[in-house]
Amino acid sequence: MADPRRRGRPGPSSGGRPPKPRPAADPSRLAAYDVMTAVRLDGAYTNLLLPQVLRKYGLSGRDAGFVTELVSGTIRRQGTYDVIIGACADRPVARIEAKVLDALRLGAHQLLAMRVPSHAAISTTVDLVRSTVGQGPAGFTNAVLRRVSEHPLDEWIRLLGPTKVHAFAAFAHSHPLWVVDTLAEALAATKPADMRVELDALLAADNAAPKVMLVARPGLATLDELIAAGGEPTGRSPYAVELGGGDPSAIPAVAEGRAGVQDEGSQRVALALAAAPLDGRDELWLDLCAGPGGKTALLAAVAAQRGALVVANERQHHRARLVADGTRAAAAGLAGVITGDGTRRSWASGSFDRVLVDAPCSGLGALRRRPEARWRKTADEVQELVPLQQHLLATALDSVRPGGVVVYATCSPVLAETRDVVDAVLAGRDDTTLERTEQLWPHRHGSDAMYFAVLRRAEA
Ligand SMILES: C[S@@+](CC[C@H](N)C(=O)[O-])C[C@H]1O[C@@H](n2cnc3c(N)ncnc32)[C@H](O)[C@@H]1O
Repeated sequence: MADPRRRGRPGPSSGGRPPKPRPAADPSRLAAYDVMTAVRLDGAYTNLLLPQVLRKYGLSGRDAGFVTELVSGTIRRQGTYDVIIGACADRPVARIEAKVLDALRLGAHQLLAMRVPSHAAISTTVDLVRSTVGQGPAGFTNAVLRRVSEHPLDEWIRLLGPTKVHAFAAFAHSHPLWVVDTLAEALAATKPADMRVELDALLAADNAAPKVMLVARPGLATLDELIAAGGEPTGRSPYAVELGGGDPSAIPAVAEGRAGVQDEGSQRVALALAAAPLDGRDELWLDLCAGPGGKTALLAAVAAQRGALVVANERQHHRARLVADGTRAAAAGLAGVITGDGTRRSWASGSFDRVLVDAPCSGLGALRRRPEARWRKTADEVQELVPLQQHLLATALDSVRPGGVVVYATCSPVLAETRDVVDAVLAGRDDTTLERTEQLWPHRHGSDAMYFAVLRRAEA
């Protein structure tokens, strides 16, 4: 197929013959548009839907890469684009038909953030709207995108940016204002040298597609094996490599479950549990919220090397099945997978030597992975999870033996579900000490913004 970036308007029709019918929109834009529609109407997840849509349109290689960037980038940055589109249209964005707005956002992303020549970005979007919505909206689209193309992105941001710091950051980096406020509060707690610079860097990191990270599960795969398959060691985790490109599942170690795709932050959480010093028995570990099982697989590989075993618990059946499947290569370190509510122990108090609580959370530390997530979450949802997080941590502490270690983790830096959960649970018990906490950040550590706290139950 022709490179979609180069596709422009068809040439003028020849002689006195009637004009040729305009070609339908090109498959790349149609594929991106399909994903946008399903994300808006059906609550679809971009990452899950994209592979299906790419298959439907027969797109692969560079075309698939183009569509992935077009749709993911557009959804991430739609907050910024809507303000610009509103400034270029003859009506407020809220009064633009949703189907047309989707196409305008796709056009704006090509004009302002991808290297698509303006004429191609505009004409292909106009074709898209003509073929999917109609002639009138196509004219409107043409007029709006011509105005959008008058300035580069940084100039639009300067022209339209509000004066208040967080409102400006929300517009410039396309995040809801409440998310900016919440992330800024968490960042401020780490006392950055220059808050404004750090906030900018954090929000910008949320808009960059994350690199694919692999883990070489110890005893099952080696770093060298993954380096030979094209991985670059990151130097931050002993088991991590970064994959420049290609399909990770085509790497034999990944296909066999001896290695896996896993963010470095997640690797560090699992390794923090395994690395905490322990006096006495060290035989049985618990992963209380295990699905889909990435950390269980790493823990089971480490446990097997030490003659210990991991029990994985997960409330949802289908996610418990994913744990069982994802740990097949590390079975020597796995005692079993339980499907159960982690707040209702089915084991005796003090059964385990180490316990991981990778709690269900807002996921605000992993926004770069899920393009639509920032637009779907609400501040209320964050608060609603707090009682469950506290309950799970309390169960974990009851499940660990005196002297044993609990790691409480979230893929969120939000204080309400990190520091405040730990503080609240510690305030209610006199048998636990907090040994250390760590907050990772995409702009500082290149990982998701994982938080973890290492707690120890006092010796009896
Ligand atoms: C952040 S995810 C865990 C990710 C996992 N540790 C990994 O690395 O692949 C949280 C998990 O907790 C599960 N969960 C939610 N409520 C739970 C509960 N009450 N008991 C046990 N698991 C629960 C969710 O279904 C979800 O799979």
